[in-house]
Amino acid sequence: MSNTIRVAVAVIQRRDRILIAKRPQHLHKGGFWEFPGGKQENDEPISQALIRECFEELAIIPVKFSPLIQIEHTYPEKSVFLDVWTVTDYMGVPRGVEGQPLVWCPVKQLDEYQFPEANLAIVEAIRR
Ligand SMILES: Nc1nc2c([nH]c(=O)n2[C@H]2C[C@H](O)[C@@H](COP(=O)(O)OP(=O)(O)OP(=O)(O)O)O2)c(=O)[nH]1
Ligand SMILES: [Mg+2]
Repeated sequence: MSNTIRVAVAVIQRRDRILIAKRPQHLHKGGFWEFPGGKQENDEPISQALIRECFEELAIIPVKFSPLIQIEHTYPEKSVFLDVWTVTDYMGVPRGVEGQPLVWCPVKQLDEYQFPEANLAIVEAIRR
């Protein structure tokens, strides 16, 4: 699909908790919780997109990360290809640079938050 958006997504893990963020209301899927991340830029390696988005949104720099899962999903408005990475080490202290609320959510409690549809498979992958 030509107009599929490629997105780098960070599942940032500390012990049994995952860092989730609330998407700003004005964006696609605004108000839903998400794993931090964003669109890959032209000619940008996906790992670079992951690092850049973590820095832009959380002011941290991932240093240890590995691929978790890739998901293609079509919403009524657009199609996305989520390239999801587990981040197990990073420099800095995460903060919501864009004012977005952050929660360190225990893996067991991820169901209590409302995520975009495509994220169901991510939550399953985290639990495997
Ligand atoms: N970051 C993120 N995006 C997700 C998740 N699940 C999901 O369906 N998406 C979708 C929503 C958006 O359509 C797209 C990500 O785009 P984005 O709005 O975060 O991109 P960006 O950070 O580059 O934002 P911008 O520069 O365009 O404002 O992927 C998720 O867990 N995290
Ligand atoms: Mg984003």
